[in-house]
Amino acid sequence: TPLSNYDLTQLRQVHAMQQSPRNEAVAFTINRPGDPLQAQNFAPLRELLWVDHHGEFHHLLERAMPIGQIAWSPDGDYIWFLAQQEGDSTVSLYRLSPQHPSAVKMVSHTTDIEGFNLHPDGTTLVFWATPPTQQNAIARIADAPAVNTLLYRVSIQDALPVQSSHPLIANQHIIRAQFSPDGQWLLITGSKDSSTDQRTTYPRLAIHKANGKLHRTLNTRGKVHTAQWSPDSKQVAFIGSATAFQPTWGELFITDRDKGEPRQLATQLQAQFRDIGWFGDSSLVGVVHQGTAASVVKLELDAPPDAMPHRLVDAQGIVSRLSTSPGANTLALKIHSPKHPSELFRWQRGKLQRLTVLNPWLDERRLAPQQVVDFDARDGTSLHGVVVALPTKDKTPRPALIYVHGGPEVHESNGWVTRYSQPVQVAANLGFVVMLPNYRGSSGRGYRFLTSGQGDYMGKEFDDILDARQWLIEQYNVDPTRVGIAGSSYGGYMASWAVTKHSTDFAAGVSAMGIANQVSKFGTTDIPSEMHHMHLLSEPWKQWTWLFSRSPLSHVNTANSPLLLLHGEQDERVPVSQSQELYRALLNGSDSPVRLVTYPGEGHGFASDPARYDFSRRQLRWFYHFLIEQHQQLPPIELPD
Ligand SMILES: CSCC[C@H](NC=O)C(=O)N[C@@H](Cc1ccccc1)C(=O)O
Repeated sequence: TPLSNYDLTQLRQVHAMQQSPRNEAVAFTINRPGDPLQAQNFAPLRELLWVDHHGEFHHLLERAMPIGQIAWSPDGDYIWFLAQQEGDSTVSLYRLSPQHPSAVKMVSHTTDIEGFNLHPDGTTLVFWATPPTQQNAIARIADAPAVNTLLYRVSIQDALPVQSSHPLIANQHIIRAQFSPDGQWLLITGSKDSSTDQRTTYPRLAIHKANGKLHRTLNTRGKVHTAQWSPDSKQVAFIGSATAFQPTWGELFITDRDKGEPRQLATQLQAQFRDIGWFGDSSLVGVVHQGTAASVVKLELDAPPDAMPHRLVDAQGIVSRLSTSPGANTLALKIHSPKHPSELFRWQRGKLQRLTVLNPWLDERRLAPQQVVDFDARDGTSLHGVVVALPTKDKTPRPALIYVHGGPEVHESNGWVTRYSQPVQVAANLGFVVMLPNYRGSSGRGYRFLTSGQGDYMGKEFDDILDARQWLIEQYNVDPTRVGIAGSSYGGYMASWAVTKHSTDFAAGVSAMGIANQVSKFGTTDIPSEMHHMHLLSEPWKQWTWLFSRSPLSHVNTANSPLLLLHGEQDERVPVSQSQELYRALLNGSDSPVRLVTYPGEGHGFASDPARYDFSRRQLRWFYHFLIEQHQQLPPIELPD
C-alpha cells in the first residue's frame, strides 16, 4: 500500500528526551496523533514515557496532554515536566516518580511557566515566566516596553502551588537558565527584550552567581543555540556563530567560566553543530550535520582548534539530538532515516541500539527509494540534494516536483523528509519524481556556503533551483513541461518567484506562507532586523526599488502557471497579507489560475491536524490536477472525500 496523506497525520515521533543522571534510563515524550477530521485545540498532545535499563517501556500518564520541557531530578528519583492539565489555568510544573507514577503539581504561576531548571542539591529550582501584567485592551502602543520573561527561584520543600512574585533576574528577557553542576552559578541565555527579532537574532550568554548577581557576559558574536556547563563547572561549551552576520548558528565554542574570549573548536569542519554534551571535563560530544549526512563526533579539548573531531557513532540515519549525563559514556539519541521518522536510540559501550518502533505499520507501506544526489550549478558550485522516486521501466517522461526548503538557512538531510507541508513519499507514490535541493545559503556546509547567497535575494540561490530542475530533467527522464515547485516561507517565496518570473519553466506551484513583496514584508514581519542584517546585509530603505524587483509581486505580468497560495491567518513571520497581495494581483493582472486558502488560528507552521491534513491534500491535489491530469482550469473548491 502506498503511504497516504491520512497516514502522515498518524505518524508518532519522539519529541523531547533526556537520559537519567544514573545513565540507565531515558525519559521521553512522543506526539499523540489526532483525528484530522475533528476540530481540536492547537496545543499538540504528547505522551510521557520512560525506558528502563532493560529496555522496557513504561507510560507515565494515563492521558496524553500538552507537555513541554521534561527533566530528571538530579538524584534520578523524579521526572519533572511542564504541562497544562485539565483545570489548570496556566502551564504548570509537575513531577512524578517513575516507580509510582502519579503526577503532583509542584509550581504554578499567574502566567504560563516557560521553562525550568533544578538546582543540583534538589532543594530549589528556577523557572521563567512573564510577570502578571495588565494589557491595555483598547490600544496597543508599538513603542511600549515589551513584557519580558523573568527568572524566579523557589524552594522545592514548600511544594505547593507557588505564586512567586520576586524575580531573581528581572533586567532582561530570559530564554533559558542552567545551574552549574556545583550549584554555585547560573548560565543565562537572555535577550534585551522579548521581541522575536531580539530573541532569535541577538541572544546573549552570561554567567551569574546562583543568587542572580551578574558575574560576566560571554562575548558571543551572533545567533546562539544550546550552551552546556562542563561537569566541573569551570567551562561552558556552546553552539554559536563565527560572525554577527552569520544567518544561523552552527560553530562550536568553549570558554572559561571566569575569563577570556570564547575559543572556536573544529574550525576546519565545513558543517553545522546541532547539539552538544560533555563526556567528562575534557571532552565533548557533538551532533554534526554535514551536507545531507549527520554523525556524532568526539572532541578532545586539548586538541588544536583545527583538529578534525573523531566520529563516535555510526548512526545509519540522521541524528538530530543527543542527551548525555554527568560522567557517562552512554548517549540517548533521536534519529530519523529515509525509512522512519524520529525514534529513540541508545549508544552504549560502542554499540547503537534502537529503543522505539513507534510506527510498526510503516513496514506495510510502500516507500519509494531515496537517494542523495550531487550536481553542479552553472557557476561550477557543487550542490547536493535528495531525490525520491519509484523505479520504473516506462520510457515516458515523468512529472516532477521540486520542494524548496525555507530559511534559507536550513537544509535537507538524507533522513525522513516527508511531512504535512512536503508529503514527499505520497507524491512519489503518485508517480512524481521528487527533488529537495540544498541551494546556496543552506546550512550544513560551513560558513562560506551559508553566506554565499547574501545580498542577492532570488539571484544565484534561485539559479541553483533552475540548475536543479535542468539536472533532474536530464537524469531522471522528467518531462520539462510538467515540473511543479512547492515550498513554505522562504521556500514559498521561491515557489511564487518560479511561477511568476519563470513561468515557462514551472508548470504549477504551491506557495505556503510565502513572501510576495519584500517591501511590505519589512514593515509587517516579526523579524525585520534579522532578514536584512543577516541576509540582505543592507538597510531596506536604501533599496526599495531593488527589493520590489526581487519580489514575485513585480513579475505578475509574466505569470501564467497555476499557483495555489496557502497561509495561516495568524502568521506573524510572513503575514497573510503577503499571500493576499499576490492573489489579488494574479487574479486581476494575469492569466494564471490562482487560488488562496487561508487557515484561521494557524501561524507560521500549522499546529492542528485538520489544517495540516487539508494542507497536504490540497497541495497534492493541485499538482495531480495540473501535472498528471493536465487540466487548464482550477480544480473544484472542495477536496474529494
Ligand atoms: C527555519 S530558520 C528560519 C529563520 C529565518 N530567519 C530569517 O531570515 C526565517 O524565519 N525565515 C523564514 C522566511 C522569512 C525570512 C525573513 C523574514 C520573514 C520570513 C522562513 O523561511 O521560515
